[in-house]
Amino acid sequence: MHDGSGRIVVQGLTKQFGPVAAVQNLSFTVEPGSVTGFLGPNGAGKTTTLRMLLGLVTPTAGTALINGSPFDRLGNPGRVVGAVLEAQGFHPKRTARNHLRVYAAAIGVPDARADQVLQLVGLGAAGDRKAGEFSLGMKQRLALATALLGDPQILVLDEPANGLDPEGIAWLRSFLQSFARSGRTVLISSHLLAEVEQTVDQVVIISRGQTMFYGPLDNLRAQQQARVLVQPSDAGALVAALREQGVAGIEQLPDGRIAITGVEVQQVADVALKAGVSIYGIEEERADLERLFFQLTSGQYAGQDQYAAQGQFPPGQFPGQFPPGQGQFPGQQQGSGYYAPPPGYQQQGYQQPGYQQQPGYQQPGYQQPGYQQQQQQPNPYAPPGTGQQQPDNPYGQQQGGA
Ligand SMILES: Nc1ncnc2c1ncn2[C@@H]1O[C@H](COP(=O)(O)OP(=O)(O)OP(=O)(O)O)[C@@H](O)[C@H]1O
Repeated sequence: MHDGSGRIVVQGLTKQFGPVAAVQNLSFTVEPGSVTGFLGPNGAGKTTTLRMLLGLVTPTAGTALINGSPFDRLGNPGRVVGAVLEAQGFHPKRTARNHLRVYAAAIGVPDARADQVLQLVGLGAAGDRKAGEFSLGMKQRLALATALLGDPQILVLDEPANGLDPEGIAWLRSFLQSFARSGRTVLISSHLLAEVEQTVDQVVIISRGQTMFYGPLDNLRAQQQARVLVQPSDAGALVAALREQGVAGIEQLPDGRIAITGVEVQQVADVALKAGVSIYGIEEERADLERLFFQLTSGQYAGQDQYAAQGQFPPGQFPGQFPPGQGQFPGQQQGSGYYAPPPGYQQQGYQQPGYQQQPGYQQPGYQQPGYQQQQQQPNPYAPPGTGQQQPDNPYGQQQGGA
């Protein structure tokens, strides 16, 4: 049986598929009352981890526990954890309501629950429509409705925003936050930080099956180091003068400017003035969260040697559990009180090749093919006359807003 805590505890989780190390020594805890984002680029090992959590894949090593138990020892798991790994697999000819009734019977909940969960996910008016006619976003909602049938304490959703239009994403955000605020647990995966940034409280960022950061999103935000970008008349002289003052973290940019971290604009200007160096331009630049996320995960497709050479984290250095409430990077000294950016963050600069081209970064999930089509049709699940979808939300008051 389980302890009813609503906690997910992953400890030393590892999965090897032949030569592929899909997940390597992953450890994190998801607490009730929060939404945790499980983030990483394609192929990072997110789905494999969730599949191990849900008893669909056997770990090579380590444990993944829900309420203190492996999934297969939860008793009636549908009543404890609602999960969506893929918004597929609906019988195309079956109506949404009948689909839900089949699953309701399987986990022992009354038929009437089907209509309740349809309302919850904003599909109240689409219960008689066949699932095969649903758009991608509607399928996501139907999959979520299925996960909610057992009124679970924990939700585990793999890429739930995939296929949702902006309104749908805003609704999902509100729904998941309300669900969590009611004391329940939410774990959602995404390959785009921007897509879930406003939804999650805590993040687990993985790359190549390894933890790169684990902790509150606010702690990750606090890692965003500002740099001063300066265009001097004599770069060499300014760099020498800065070094004399003990300033480290100096980088020459390809455009001729110098980037300096850990200093104020005024400090750089004063040093330049003293050294007799003219300044043609100076500004403070703050790295955004998405760039930091990209920095953390950009080793994904590098070869092993190159990866290590870039000062990223070689396998096995992740120290395991972090103290509650503290976000840390693997390899970081605990208790130092100083949360440094990961090795390589400053040195690699902001000019990562491929950064601009990162697929989907600028318009995460908003250009799904199904979205355009759906816009041309009347909204099948809006209350009459409003044109707006207002599903019931029993978990809180935050409806439909963003
Ligand atoms: N059944 C399997 N057999 C062999 N390799 C697998 C299997 N499942 C996953 N992998 C490999 O494990 C690695 C992690 O895959 P996984 O699907 O867990 O990543 P992901 O982070 O969910 O990616 P995406 O965002 O693209 O869904 C990949 O290299 C993948 O090819």
